[in-house]
Amino acid sequence: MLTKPLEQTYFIIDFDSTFTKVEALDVLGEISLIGRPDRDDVLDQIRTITDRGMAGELSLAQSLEQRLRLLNAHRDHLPALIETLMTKVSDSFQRNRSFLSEHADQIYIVSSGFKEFIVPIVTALGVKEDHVFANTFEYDEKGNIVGCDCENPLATDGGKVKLMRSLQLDGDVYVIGDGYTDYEIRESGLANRFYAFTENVLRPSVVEKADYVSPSLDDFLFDNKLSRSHSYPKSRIKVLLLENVHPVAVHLFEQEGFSVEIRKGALDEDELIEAIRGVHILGIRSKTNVTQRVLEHADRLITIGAFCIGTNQIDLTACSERGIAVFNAPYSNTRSVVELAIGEIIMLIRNVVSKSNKMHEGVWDKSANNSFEVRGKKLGLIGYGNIGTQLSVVAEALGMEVYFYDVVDKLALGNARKCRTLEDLLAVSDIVSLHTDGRKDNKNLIGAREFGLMKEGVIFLNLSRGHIVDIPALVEAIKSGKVAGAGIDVFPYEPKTNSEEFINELRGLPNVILTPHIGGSTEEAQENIGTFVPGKLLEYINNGSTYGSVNFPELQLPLLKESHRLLHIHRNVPGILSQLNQIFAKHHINIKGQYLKTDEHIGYVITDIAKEYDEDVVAELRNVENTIKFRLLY
Ligand SMILES: NC(=O)c1ccc[n+]([C@@H]2O[C@H](COP(=O)([O-])OP(=O)(O)OC[C@H]3O[C@@H](n4cnc5c(N)ncnc54)[C@H](O)[C@@H]3O)[C@@H](O)[C@H]2O)c1
Ligand SMILES: O=C(O)CC[C@@H](O)C(=O)O
Repeated sequence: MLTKPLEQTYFIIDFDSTFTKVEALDVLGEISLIGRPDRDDVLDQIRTITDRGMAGELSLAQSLEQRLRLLNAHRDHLPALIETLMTKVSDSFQRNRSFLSEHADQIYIVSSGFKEFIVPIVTALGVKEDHVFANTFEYDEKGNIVGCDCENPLATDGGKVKLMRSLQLDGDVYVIGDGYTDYEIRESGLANRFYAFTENVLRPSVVEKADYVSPSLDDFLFDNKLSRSHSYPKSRIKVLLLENVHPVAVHLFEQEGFSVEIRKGALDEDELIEAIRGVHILGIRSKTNVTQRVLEHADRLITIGAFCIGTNQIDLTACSERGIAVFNAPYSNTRSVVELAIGEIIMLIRNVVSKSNKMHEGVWDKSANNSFEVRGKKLGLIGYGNIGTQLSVVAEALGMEVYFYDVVDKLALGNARKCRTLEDLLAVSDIVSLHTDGRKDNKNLIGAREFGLMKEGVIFLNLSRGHIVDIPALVEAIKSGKVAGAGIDVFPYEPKTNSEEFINELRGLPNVILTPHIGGSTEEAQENIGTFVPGKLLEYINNGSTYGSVNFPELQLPLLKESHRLLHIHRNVPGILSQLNQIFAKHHINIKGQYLKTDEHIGYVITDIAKEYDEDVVAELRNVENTIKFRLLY
């Protein structure tokens, strides 16, 4: 928080690696040394000198003089330098250009860089030209850069301190920069606070001296309650990704500026309770159970991404009650499951697994006994959703007759035939493949009775969820010969990590393909999921859209433009919308757009309002009875 009124507070901002992402003289070297065979070596030398200067190991005069000599630059290189620097303005400065222009009277750029390139960049973002204090180049008669104006205090050691002394600013002075010379202003007593700016570079020796660390300008503005583009600094949004989620997801969150923690395996309940504190976004796959107890400790959780299809591992009702929106990837891995199912059906009906195992033992068993084509065989699909329907189409293309049973009345694709009951399907199928969702009611959907109703020598596949099949009953059916071959990818208990042993009664049985829940584990599917789920989570975090959520009323919202967006999640009881609108009316707030969607349990109201608003409104909205969660987007 500011300690003096805003008009009496001055912001002293460094240029290189703070206002811009780069050191300008390094970039100038990349331009001026083009064509030189030793370019990379010289650039390395320049960077080393820059770093040593920044860390306080070299005097400024030494650092400037050594770098300018190595640069071999010319006046004609400057337009290209400015053009490049224009694209290298730090992201958080770009985002908060309105802060720079609105408070131009209080903002000063103090740099030991050069005005020739600093002025065009910073004035383009609203800083006043006469508030830029920096060096100027000296040229020879041919326009070569040969040095700098030595009379300028900023070309000398302790130059920033001398310059600040001459400015005689009357008020509080906050310095934002990444280098030791920025800290020196604070050390000299000419600044009240030094903020080490670490968005582009983190120098431990500087951070150690800082009063505060600002990972971005958003953080600085947030901490001082100043006008800003984001309601909450992105670097403070914590993402926890479990179960080896694809690296593309990590990259997408990091690119957004979030702090990401990754863990390879799943966590058990107690471990997750420990890890979930302070986390805003949780990413899991099928093996992490997000229970009511876990959610009770999730003090900051806004949203959960299931980087898979199934969401049965998440207590969705408890999530809704806490205003936590859950998203999954309903389509990204469906094709991979279908391809594995088709492959397994062919392998099993040809008895390939047993034959292959024997070959490894040296047994040559060439015979056609119990080997069949899939063409003309009856494939029975239990569950005709995204996977069931795709499998239906591909299986028909191989000449199979497809039958399906679903609890919901589904349209048959191609020539597939709908069965009225599960029993009808079991009686007719040569191959039974399970593709229902993992709802609790489906526990042991297939047990001894159902195996009893299947044809002798049936092929059985489960690539859906482990608890849907009674494993002892399946073992018995395999041993008795009722099931001639089985492909099982999912199990009631699955190891949490690759180092845990897989223990199951199905091990060692003949003509059984066991796979470690990899139906959806292809490079393509995982990359698709790794892109799709963060897309949904970011839309929700940044824009409030819930389209595709599995537990929230779905709303696809327009982009936020020139407004603030208020997101109000409440228990679905009568009268909430009217209470919210009464608060807006009381404070004369101009509503630019409003959206409401409810489901059985919760209501979700989005209100876009004009940027100027009375802060009391937020407190009043939060206090409306039955409010579950409230967020404000800038
Ligand atoms: N092995 C893997 O790696 C892997 C990969 C992706 C999906 N899955 C699992 O595959 C299953 C199917 O996925 P999907 O995307 O097709 O799901 P989906 O939700 O699109 O389809 C499931 C279908 O099952 C039906 N259903 C539910 N209970 C039923 C019952 N008792 N009897 C008959 N029909 C029933 C539903 O009405 C729905 O049509 C899910 O359990 C999913 O978690 C596994
Ligand atoms: O990758 C996983 O852990 C689960 C894959 C699959 O079962 C799903 O639900 O999409």
